[in-house]
Amino acid sequence: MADYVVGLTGGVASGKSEVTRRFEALGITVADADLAARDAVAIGSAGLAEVVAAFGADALAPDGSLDRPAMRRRVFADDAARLRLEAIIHPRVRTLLYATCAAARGPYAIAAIPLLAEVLPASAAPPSPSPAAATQPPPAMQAVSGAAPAYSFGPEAGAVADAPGCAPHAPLAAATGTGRDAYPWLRRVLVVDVPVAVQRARLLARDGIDAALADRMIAAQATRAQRLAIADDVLVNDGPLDALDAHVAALDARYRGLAAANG
Ligand SMILES: CC(C)(COP(=O)(O)OP(=O)(O)OC[C@H]1O[C@@H](n2cnc3c(N)ncnc32)[C@H](O)[C@@H]1O)[C@@H](O)C(=O)NCCC(=O)NCCS
Ligand SMILES: Nc1ncnc2c1ncn2[C@@H]1O[C@H](COP(=O)(O)OP(=O)(O)OP(=O)(O)O)[C@@H](O)[C@H]1O
Repeated sequence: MADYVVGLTGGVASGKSEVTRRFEALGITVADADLAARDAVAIGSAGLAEVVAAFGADALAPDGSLDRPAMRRRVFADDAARLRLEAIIHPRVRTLLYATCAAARGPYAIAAIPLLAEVLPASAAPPSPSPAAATQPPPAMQAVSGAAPAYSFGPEAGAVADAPGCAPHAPLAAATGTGRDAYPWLRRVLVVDVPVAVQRARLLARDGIDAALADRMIAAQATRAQRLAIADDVLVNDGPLDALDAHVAALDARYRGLAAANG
């Protein structure tokens, strides 16, 4: 196991992939939940068979793969369908992410998890043995530069090591519950943060979907405030893309130091 794993989250189209690509370029292993979610329903998988059992054969494209655009339209128009799909995919994603981080070499690893701040309604949530997220301390942000920093860092290494909810070697079996609770092995959370209007514009431009679907996707996710509430570090990604390299380099240096001190 990479001894130090940072969870990275952010709203849809906030720029998580742009950020993780830059960490990867610095030699850091990134376990990506969106990719794991694809693996979980690959052709021939038990996950895809469960999806067909739950949603019918018209969930499939002509080549037998999951019809992703159709499923996107379907689950973001129907909360019950979305929860049903998540119930099939999320446990598999957690297992795949843990395996990737367990195999990672390097000073630390990143697990990119879009829904890390999402907490299911109690009626839909599996039982959770750990109140970790509820007892997380507030993030106590500390700006590192300027009046409007592009990123801010949380507490220093000593304070981080013993923070409630940081249990890097907790058994995978303990990983139930939802949201941050489901990932007790994350040592720290980095939030990629942008205003909703920026998110929406990027989502429309990248995916070519209609505005109503974009709005439903954003509405189905945690709010910006809910994400910031679980953040140890925040990278504000509302500037130009070429500003990201320096921000990621600063965070990478920070995480290498924290991993060396706390690994
Ligand atoms: C609905 C699906 C088939 C659409 O696939 P598509 O290729 O169009 O989108 P992709 O998987 O690349 O997701 C794009 C983004 O949508 C958002 N998103 C995806 N699923 C969800 C969800 N259940 N709730 C809220 N937002 C979501 C995330 O920000 C994600 O990064 C797919 O997103 C899916 O299987 N979702 C359920 C699994 C899931 O929750 N994945 C998110 C990470 S575990
Ligand atoms: N700082 C930026 N300036 C301009 N465009 C950006 C910036 N950051 C990201 N983008 C663009 O916005 C779009 C969304 O970014 P990206 O795909 O990285 O988001 P994401 O959070 O990974 O999305 P998803 O939630 O769908 O997985 C992409 O087209 C990306 O190139």
